[in-house]
Amino acid sequence: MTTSATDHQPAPAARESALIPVGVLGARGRMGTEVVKAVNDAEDLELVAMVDDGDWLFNVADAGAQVVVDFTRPDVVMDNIRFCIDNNIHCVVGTTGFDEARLATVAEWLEPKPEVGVVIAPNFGIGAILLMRFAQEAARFFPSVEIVELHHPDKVDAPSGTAVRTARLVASARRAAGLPASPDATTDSLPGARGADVEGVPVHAVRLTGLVAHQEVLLGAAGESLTLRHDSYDRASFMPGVLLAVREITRRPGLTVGIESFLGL
Ligand SMILES: NC(=O)C1=CN([C@@H]2O[C@H](COP(=O)(O)OP(=O)(O)OC[C@H]3O[C@@H](n4cnc5c(N)ncnc54)[C@H](OP(=O)(O)O)[C@@H]3O)[C@@H](O)[C@H]2O)C=CC1
Ligand SMILES: O=C(O)C1=N[C@H](C(=O)O)C[C@H](O)C1
Repeated sequence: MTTSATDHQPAPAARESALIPVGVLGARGRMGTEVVKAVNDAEDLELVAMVDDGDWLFNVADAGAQVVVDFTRPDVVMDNIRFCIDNNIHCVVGTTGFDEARLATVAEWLEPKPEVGVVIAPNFGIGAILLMRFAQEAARFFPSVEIVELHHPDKVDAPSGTAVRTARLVASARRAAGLPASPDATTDSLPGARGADVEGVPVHAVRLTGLVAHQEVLLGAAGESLTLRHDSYDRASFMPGVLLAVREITRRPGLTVGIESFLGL
């Protein structure tokens, strides 16, 4: 096909050098503030809109955002994603609170928009992603497994999205290996003492001043245990993953869960 001057297509060189216009939702929050800094520092990205609670969501569309990064709250994130999809804006979502039903809803919204990409990742930290992968690998070798997640006390959801995803991945690996339930003789306990049950994996949530985001997966077998631990000491730890997702999502239409595939995992 030939092109003419009236096609309004940028020349290939211009297209390659164009900055990706990015909007940030939750821009005044703990993660949003860090994302704003990271986008401003990235040479190939341009921050075009910052939206927080009470701001006009249409700002991101009016500003021409090609990608929106959402670090808001589980109770508002679905409306934000719907808005972005309707306005043909790709979404990088770090906000937690996604179960299978929510993921299915987002996939349904994307059906009439085959060019739009949404990535929903419970954790953008490379170490945390590797921990999930290692836990999944180790799961079939150990009869017992429990997860402990530890976070700052301002976190509104428990257990963390990362812990829930880790538990599901571990549970799936155990099922595939034909493992029975972890042994547990408890018949008498205070409510909550054995943690939340996520597909048979106990998940314990600690909230402690001074912490940021931490997780341990404890695996036990006769006479030995394996402890996998990851620590995010600073929210800067999430930024390489967030920036990778912003760059990748422009060429990854549809719904992606987790950034493992962007990392070649
Ligand atoms: N995937 C990952 O790697 C990570 C995910 N997270 C997740 O990200 C989310 C945010 O965490 P964090 O930054 O610590 O939380 P914060 O509470 O610090 O930030 C959320 C921000 O979003 C604002 N907000 C609320 N409603 C809206 C709305 N409708 N539109 C735009 N902004 C809104 C909040 O305002 P107000 O305070 O007034 O409500 C607040 O400023 C959580 O779900 C958390 O679990 C966190 C770290 C890493
Ligand atoms: O709220 C947080 O801080 C975090 N939330 C995410 C989660 O719930 O897994 C990711 C990380 O643990 C930090």
